[in-house]
Amino acid sequence: MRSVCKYSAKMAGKSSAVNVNLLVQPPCLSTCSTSSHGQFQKSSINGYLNGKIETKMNSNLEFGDGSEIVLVPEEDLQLFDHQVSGHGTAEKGLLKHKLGFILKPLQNPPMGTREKNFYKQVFEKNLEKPEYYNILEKFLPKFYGVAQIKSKSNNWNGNGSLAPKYLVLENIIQGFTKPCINDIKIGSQTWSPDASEAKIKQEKSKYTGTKFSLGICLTGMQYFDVQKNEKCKKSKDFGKSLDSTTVNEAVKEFFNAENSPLYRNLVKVSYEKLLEIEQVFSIQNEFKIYGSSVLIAYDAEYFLSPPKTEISSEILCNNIPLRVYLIDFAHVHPTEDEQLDENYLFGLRSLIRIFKEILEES
Ligand SMILES: O=P(O)(O)O[C@@H]1[C@@H](OP(=O)(O)O)[C@H](OP(=O)(O)O)[C@H](O)[C@H](OP(=O)(O)O)[C@H]1OP(=O)(O)O
Ligand SMILES: Nc1ncnc2c1ncn2[C@@H]1O[C@H](COP(=O)(O)OP(=O)(O)O)[C@@H](O)[C@H]1O
Repeated sequence: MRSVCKYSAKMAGKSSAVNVNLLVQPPCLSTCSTSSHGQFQKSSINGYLNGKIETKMNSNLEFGDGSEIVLVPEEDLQLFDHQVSGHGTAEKGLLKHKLGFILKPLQNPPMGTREKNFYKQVFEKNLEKPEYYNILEKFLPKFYGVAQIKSKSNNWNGNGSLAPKYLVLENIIQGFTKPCINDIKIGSQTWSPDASEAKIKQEKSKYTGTKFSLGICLTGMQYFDVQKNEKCKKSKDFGKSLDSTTVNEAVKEFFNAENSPLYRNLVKVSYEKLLEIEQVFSIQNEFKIYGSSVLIAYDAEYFLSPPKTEISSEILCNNIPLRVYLIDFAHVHPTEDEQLDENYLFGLRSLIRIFKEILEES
């Protein structure tokens, strides 16, 4: 029997207050899963690395329907210190809930509404949905609804609607001890069709070495250099300095290619996951997605406790501590011309080609 943990909170006071009661099973911390009594217990789903690295995230999570608001006490939150790109990377960026959820600030309409609606659409339980939603669901962080922070400083009892809202998402790097993260924005057009001239001009002026020739932008990455045993962070400026002659090396650097031949396993599995994502975009003509990223994350612990024996490709794919996810849906629009999302496909296929080229190097 699947257990569901009830995370509920009530807004104090006023009749206008929203009572919330979201049914979720919290994402597990480290290597645990819930037992049938809802208690955390040690999990048996670790990979082959002596049970040290969590390679899979909990797959049987429940989530709300996205229409409710969870009130989260401020003391349950801390800054999420593995945000490599995006808005407000300092104190206004992503937060991490003590149970493992990520809280991403909901942008003002229309961006925030578009992003929330896209998550709802993908995770909506609707039997009529096309098959490719099954793949999409696998590649998006799970969506648990919207949260507001209950704090002493916000005017909570007076007017809760003024408190900033957050999307509650699955943490893509959950369980990783040395998280390496690469945010790769997909598509030459990174702006919405209704963007202002100024926004278009500004977007066109950034990442010019890769955005137009390849349809990708490396907007930020962090990794552990396993030789030096130190964390390296690359800013947007690094991504902006790249072009088609240097971008492959940047990807290899992220995977510690100079330091260990094992990097090829990470590249291979990433490549296979990207091909799976491509299947969706070579079929779907429902929406067009601008300025969204592929987030590639792995645990550098992998290099420190490598597999002891040669393993099959399938076992490797299922057990390697590597995750490929799609994030950032502030610029998703319904397709009006019934055509494929060629802008997205162009960038995605360039990325796939880069991984293939790296794999084909001797
Ligand atoms: O420059 P801004 O103020 O337009 O900020 C950009 C954001 O635009 P917005 O503020 O939402 O209109 C922009 O957000 P959108 O993707 O347009 O939602 C990006 O965050 C962009 O960063 P990068 O291109 O990924 O490096 C942000 O660009 P950077 O200036 O941080 O490079
Ligand atoms: N679900 C998630 N789990 C872990 N990290 C995330 C998640 N979503 C976003 N991030 C981190 O936050 C960064 C910015 O996220 P993004 O959705 O692109 O925000 P923005 O809309 O501000 O551009 C990403 O580069 C990544 O480092």
